[in-house]
Amino acid sequence: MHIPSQPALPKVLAAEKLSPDGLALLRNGVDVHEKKGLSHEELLSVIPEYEALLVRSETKVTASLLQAAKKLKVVARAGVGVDNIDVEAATKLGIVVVNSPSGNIGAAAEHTIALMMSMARAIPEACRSLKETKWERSKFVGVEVKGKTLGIIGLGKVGIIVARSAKGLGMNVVAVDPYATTAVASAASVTLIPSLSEMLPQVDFLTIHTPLIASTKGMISTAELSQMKAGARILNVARGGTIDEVALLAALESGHIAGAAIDVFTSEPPQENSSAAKLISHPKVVATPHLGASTVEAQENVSIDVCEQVLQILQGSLPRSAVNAPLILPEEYIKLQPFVQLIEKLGSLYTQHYTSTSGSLNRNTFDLVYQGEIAGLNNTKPLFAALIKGLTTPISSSAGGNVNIVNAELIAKERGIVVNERHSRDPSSYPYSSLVSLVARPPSRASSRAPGDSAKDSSERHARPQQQIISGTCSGNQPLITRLDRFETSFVPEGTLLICHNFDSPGKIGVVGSILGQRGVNINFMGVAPVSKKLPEEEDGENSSSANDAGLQNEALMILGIDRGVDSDVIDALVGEEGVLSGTVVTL
Ligand SMILES: NC(=O)c1ccc[n+]([C@@H]2O[C@H](COP(=O)([O-])OP(=O)(O)OC[C@H]3O[C@@H](n4cnc5c(N)ncnc54)[C@H](O)[C@@H]3O)[C@@H](O)[C@H]2O)c1
Ligand SMILES: O=C(O)[C@H](O)COP(=O)(O)O
Repeated sequence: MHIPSQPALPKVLAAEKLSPDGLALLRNGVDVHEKKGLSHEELLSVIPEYEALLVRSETKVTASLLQAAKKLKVVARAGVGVDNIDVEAATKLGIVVVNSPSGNIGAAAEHTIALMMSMARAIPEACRSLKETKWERSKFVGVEVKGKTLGIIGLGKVGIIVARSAKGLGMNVVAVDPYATTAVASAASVTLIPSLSEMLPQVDFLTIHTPLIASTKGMISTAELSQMKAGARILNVARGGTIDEVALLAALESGHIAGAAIDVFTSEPPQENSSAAKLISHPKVVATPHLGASTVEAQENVSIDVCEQVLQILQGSLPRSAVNAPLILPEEYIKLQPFVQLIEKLGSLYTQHYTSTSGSLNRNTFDLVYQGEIAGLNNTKPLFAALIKGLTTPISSSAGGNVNIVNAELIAKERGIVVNERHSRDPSSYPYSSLVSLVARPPSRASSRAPGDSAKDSSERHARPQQQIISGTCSGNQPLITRLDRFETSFVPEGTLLICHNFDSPGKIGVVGSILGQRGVNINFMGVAPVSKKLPEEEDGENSSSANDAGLQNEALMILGIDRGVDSDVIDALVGEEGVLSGTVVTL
């Protein structure tokens, strides 16, 4: 007995330690491989087989790793910071990067408070001394935090929790964050200070909660440390590199800064003799090995958060926290989904019907016109991406297959495709509630002429460019093409279609049917499309041709669903018949 083989499950590589709660979700339908501690070379060799990569902060997801990945759809960061991922390279390759923006913020804030208290009361040193069987009570006299001023740089998700906790400990809290609002700050009883140089002299404790970006790299260095009160203390549970480690070492040595509590370093794990290693071994420093997010609860949160998103992406939906994709709400996406399919078909039909197999589009400037209800949509990014995917897939094995909401704009730019999206609320979509039209603009006369090619004859100069337009709608969730070129039609864009342009005279159907029959091609369905009474772009004038034009009245399209692709000799045979003007085969 022949047992049909099961389709292979998508493979996910968990390259770091992730809580099993999320991985269990994935195991339902995905082949999960847990391989921790792989070297970069080992990662390079295994990555081509994976559709998703799960990491924390240790794995360096470089451009070369992403390029080596042949099937990768998503890199999921089980945490907040994505500075270990080359997001730009991922975007270019159409790989979605997701993270868990708030799964570990409580843990990071609690760790900050724990470090602050440990530093204030010298708890790690006292503990070590005691374990060495010493009883050194007078050596470990600490300071209280109550009544002291805490300065926060970065009043974001972690910063605000730290602020509230510090208020609970009786501290005065001030903060610098150029993007925070006074409403958010005052709700947490925090005073926003306009600049760092105004805040630094006021604080007894300083804590950093910004990402590591150009404006925050080395933002606390010698000059800033010297503006702080003598005896102030400093914390970093955000990112190594926001504090200049060499400058901090010097300030600790001089005694100007009384102590530091550091969870994150410029090199992790710190290289021998590096500034990070020197800080860690300094007696005035309380240090932890990037443990801010290391609680059972936070690890469960981030693991579940990103694993759910990986599943969503592998199932073709949009994730909730994509770092490099425009945000779109799930309910909005459900509404858009049929139109995403329709517009991809419009693009693919356009390229196959109008463009030769030259590998490029004959026209590259398009109007994408939304009419009726669909015109009310604000976020049409997925529709734009679907169009670029549809237009490019038939002419490029590499580009089209990878086009998605993440890289569509980039790919359009690279291929010189310009799309003007137009929303029209007029009732001209009637009888459809929503109508989408793809109109290719003819090249401008100047640009269509080759350099030095000035001697066009007058008939060519006055020839009107051919109308290139395809319209469609969704009936329920089913895409439907309602217009192709000058012809009014109604067919489902699916399977292999033969599109014949002919004079609308008796006998044409029989002729086409018998030529296909002779070659063993079965016809699944057939429809005749007459010339339309009104064309959506007529008002533009320039590229319009109307049904009133003499000679067009008796032309029609014949659209046949066939059970296989046909060679060019079949098209030649059809066009050789009287009254058949042209034929194209498209696969949708
Ligand atoms: N140690 C850990 O394990 C751990 C855990 C979680 C988060 N983190 C890190 O903590 C940091 C904060 O995380 P978050 O979730 O609160 O991020 P967030 O994006 O919510 O907040 C960052 C804040 O920094 C502010 N900011 C940006 N540039 C600034 C500047 N030049 N000066 C002042 N403020 C500036 C932003 O306006 C924002 O409010 C990140 O670097 C994150 O990676 C570390
Ligand atoms: O950015 C983060 O989420 C934290 O730095 C935590 O990193 P981790 O997941 O490697 O602990």
